[in-house]
Amino acid sequence: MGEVDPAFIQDPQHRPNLSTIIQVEGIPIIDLSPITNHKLSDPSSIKGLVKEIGSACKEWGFFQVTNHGVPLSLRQNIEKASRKFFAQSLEEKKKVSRAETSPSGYYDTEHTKNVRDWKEVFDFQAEDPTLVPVTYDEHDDRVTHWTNQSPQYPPNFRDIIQEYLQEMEKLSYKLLELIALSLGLEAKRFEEFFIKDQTSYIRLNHYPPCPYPHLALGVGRHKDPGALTILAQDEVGGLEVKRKADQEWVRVKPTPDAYIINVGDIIQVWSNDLYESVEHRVMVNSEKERFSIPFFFFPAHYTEVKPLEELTNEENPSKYRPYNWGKFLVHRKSSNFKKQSEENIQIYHYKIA
Ligand SMILES: O=C(O)CCC(=O)C(=O)O
Ligand SMILES: [Fe+2]
Repeated sequence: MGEVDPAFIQDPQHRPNLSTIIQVEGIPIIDLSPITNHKLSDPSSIKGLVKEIGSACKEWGFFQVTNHGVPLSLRQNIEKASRKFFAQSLEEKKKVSRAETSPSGYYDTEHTKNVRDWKEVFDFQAEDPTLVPVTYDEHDDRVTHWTNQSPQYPPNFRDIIQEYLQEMEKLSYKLLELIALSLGLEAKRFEEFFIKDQTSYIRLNHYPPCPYPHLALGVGRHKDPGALTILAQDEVGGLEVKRKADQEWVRVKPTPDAYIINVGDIIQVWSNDLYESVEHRVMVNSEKERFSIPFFFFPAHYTEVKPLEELTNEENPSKYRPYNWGKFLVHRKSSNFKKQSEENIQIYHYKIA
């Protein structure tokens, strides 16, 4: 075994503590049957559910959902396709490599907070093409588009992903309705930001076994920048969430066929900090490989993200300056691409002191 590449080594304070893994049941598990069995138009039947969602968003920023309505067969299809794709040679995978001008496709050198992640990914945009700004320069109005790559193998890869994507979108809209109701807003309050030109994407993650699980991470600590993330993790486990109550890292126990949902930075801003986007990271394992599939629900690039008028007033003024989502996204993507000297863009850069 050779020396570990220093690019993967976390600073001592961010290294995982392998001796005290806190695996908790604590992350709320929420049964979505009230909305998968009924129409969401009857708010009285879902009052309890809305309350549960609200408490989970406030106390954890993370929860799991069951009876979510996503057919298990579609999840199994995409999981199988993902395994087949990553089992190919590096040379094959690199035929669909991501490029700086169109960051969909295969990629194995992502950095989070300037440390390389022990993983490989395949990204696929929900809209093809996805409209985005050319640069993050605020004076540059040019718009370009990102397009997806289609690997030759496994067969029907694109169809399998697209079928699954439709289910992720459906579930995202339902969850956003519940979140809106939990904030005392109209159920469809957030829909307008996504219905046209959303910039959402799905990511296939593969975390190979890692001989240095005490030094490296599958994904370094971070917060998700979008509105919502819907994550399918396999039975290996490794996702850790920073518990709001005491700032301890706790492991999210895999629950078969459940999805892990987390509130992203955009909901934090819309809700003017009522709901916070919570830090999380992924530990690697010296024996087992792990697969996961997050879906990142992102609005149209021209969305101006700012605290909602309904949730701000004189006593509770806006805590953020408005920012343009597309510019934020493009800035983020550029910094994932390579190690940089400065920290990448974060919502606290827009915080009103
Ligand atoms: O693989 C996981 O469990 C989570 C991955 C993640 O947090 C991300 O890709 O943003
Ligand atoms: Fe994440």
